Amino acid sequence: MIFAPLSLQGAWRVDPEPRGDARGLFARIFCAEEFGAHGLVARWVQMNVSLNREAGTLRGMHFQRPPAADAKLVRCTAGAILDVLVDLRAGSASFGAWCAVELTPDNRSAVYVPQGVAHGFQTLAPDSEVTYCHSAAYSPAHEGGLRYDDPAVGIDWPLPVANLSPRDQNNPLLAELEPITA
Ligand SMILES: Cc1cn([C@H]2C[C@H](O)[C@@H](COP(=O)(O)OP(=O)(O)O[C@H]3O[C@@H](C)C(=O)[C@@H](O)[C@H]3O)O2)c(=O)[nH]c1=O
Repeated sequence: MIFAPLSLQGAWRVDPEPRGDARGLFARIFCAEEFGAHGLVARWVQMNVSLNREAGTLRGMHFQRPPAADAKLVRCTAGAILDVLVDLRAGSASFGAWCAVELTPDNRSAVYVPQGVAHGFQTLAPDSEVTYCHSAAYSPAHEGGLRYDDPAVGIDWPLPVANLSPRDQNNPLLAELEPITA
């Protein structure tokens, strides 16, 4: 696998190194030893999938607070998404900054989201399916959200925003959030 650091410290793009043959290809998409060697969480306790019918659908920006803070490993298994991260870690040099990676079934890339970083995505095609692993169990008591359109963050969403959940319409702004401490 190829690990490429993203602009937010501790966030990575993880690409497979496919081996092709007459049947198609084979590639490793997770390896506890390689993730551990890069200092990444290598133990997943939950795996989720979401299907999004329309292009432009936006889910985010979501995170969990300690002691349920979770790292995520995100892949797009149908359609296409722009996967987006916002740094919410107290004292981080990139606090409040965002970065994004386009994920598709064809590029087979994954995004590693570290603890303390909010995550969301917008679908770029209809019927986009997102599959992701979590390092901590879902804990509604520790869930947090950040407004997808906070001007102080300035995420450049590529399509008109569609299908926001009621929760995501009402998430707080960065200035209203308590930064996340480990
Ligand atoms: C995330 C989650 C939700 N749920 C429930 C709560 C609710 O009734 C229903 C849908 O939940 P939500 O509206 O929060 O789903 P969604 O907006 O897709 O939330 C997800 O968004 C992306 C961007 C992430 O990063 C994920 O961690 C997660 O927060 O499923 C679970 O039972 N387990 C879970 O792990």
